Amino acid sequence: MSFFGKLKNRLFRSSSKLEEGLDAIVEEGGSAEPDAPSAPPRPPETPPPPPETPPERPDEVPPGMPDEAPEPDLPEEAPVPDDPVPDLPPAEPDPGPAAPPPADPVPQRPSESVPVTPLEIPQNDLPPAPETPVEVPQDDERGRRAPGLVGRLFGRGPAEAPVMRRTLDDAMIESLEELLIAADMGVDTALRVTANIAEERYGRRVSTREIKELLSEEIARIMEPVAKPLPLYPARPQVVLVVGVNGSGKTTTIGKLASQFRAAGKKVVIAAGDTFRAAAVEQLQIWGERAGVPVLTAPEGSDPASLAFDAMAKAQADGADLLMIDTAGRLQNRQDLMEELAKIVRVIRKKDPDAPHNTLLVLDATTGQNALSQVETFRKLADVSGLVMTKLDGTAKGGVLVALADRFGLPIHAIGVGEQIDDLAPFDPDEFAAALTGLDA
Ligand SMILES: Nc1nc2c(ncn2[C@@H]2O[C@H](COP(=O)(O)OP(=O)(O)OP(=O)(O)O)[C@@H](O)[C@H]2O)c(=O)[nH]1
Repeated sequence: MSFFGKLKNRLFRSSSKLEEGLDAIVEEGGSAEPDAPSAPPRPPETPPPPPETPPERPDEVPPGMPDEAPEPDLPEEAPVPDDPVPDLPPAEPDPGPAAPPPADPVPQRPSESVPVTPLEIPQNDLPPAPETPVEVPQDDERGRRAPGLVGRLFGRGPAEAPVMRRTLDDAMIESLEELLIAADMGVDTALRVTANIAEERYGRRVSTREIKELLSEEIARIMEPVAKPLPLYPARPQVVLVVGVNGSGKTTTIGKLASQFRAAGKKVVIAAGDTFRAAAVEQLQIWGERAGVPVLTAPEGSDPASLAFDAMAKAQADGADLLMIDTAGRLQNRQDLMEELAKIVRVIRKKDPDAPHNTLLVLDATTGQNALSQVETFRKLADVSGLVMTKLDGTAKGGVLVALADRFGLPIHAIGVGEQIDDLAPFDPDEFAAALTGLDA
């Protein structure tokens, strides 16, 4: 199955939620019409007013981070300071010559981009081309596949499904806003997207299919600028620091990326930097075996920075193309984590002043709006250069990716839609928008 097929199947919770919501909105105030082009635009009776009172923000970023089970091997938690400690990595890129300029966090010009080969769909996943022409089913006005022969025999032909259309008025705009907010798009993004859809169409009668297409276009437009593959640099090894809260999918993402890089002919080394959790190290070793990539470990409880230094030395000695460093995600003790990440960066810079070349923040889509506060927090802890969003297959909260793109503009390098080694793909805004809105690509 193609990756889009997988994405669409697996994003069903988000898309069906949006799809059903859109159907309901159009049906609620609309009426069935023969399948004809929508009525010509008529001038608005009143200009489209901005919403008088913006809807409440029920799903805005909740305070704090997700509850994480306290880890028994952790020391008593210290209070979390609001301000970073002085010796921490700056939120903004260093002004030094080796550091990336503020406008563009990329330290050097990438020599190539990852997903062209390593993250692309394997060709043998694609269905074989048909030898004889086949009848291609067309989508109906509601974005559903037209029935085949059997469907028509049972009287489910498109002619019998009248197209519902509804006038795009204030009430419909408000319902759309609420639907998008409920789909975790965030209040600001939902209001902007809806306003853009309503612009120039206010007062027109629109079908569900048209609304879906408009929504999909708007979402793709927001996502386009952030859809950037992981850049590759001439540096050897290119150091990729992977950060994120416990359970967000760091280990799995490292394993998937390592496997894809290796398949693309790159020599990869992994460092198991979460030395405080034996289980995390074991998981990474399993992924290393699957990917055929060496995993450097250190005794439980040892200094992650020292492991990172050793891993850097080994990767350099081995002529590795990539060194991927896993890190701990204990946000319960933010101060310790901050210092730990800062120390890792300090020591690897002794070997390469430009390292790390990428700092990937791995986010779990199922946390919904909480992902926004995780980005804010990790940007204070580390110089985050890009995002990977995991678990898009298990959530109705895929809309949060739109909010993230809209608010932070950080590159989204890849998305995870499953636990298998090939369930990671470059982020494609059009595919994502179509899958989210329930359209067929
Ligand atoms: N459904 C689904 N599950 C995923 C995806 N990515 C990771 N997971 C699962 O999420 C769980 C946590 O993933 P890990 O990779 O161990 O997360 P981590 O951030 O390394 O967690 P710690 O080791 O606790 O720091 C595992 O059960 C993974 O199989 C994904 O894209 N889809």
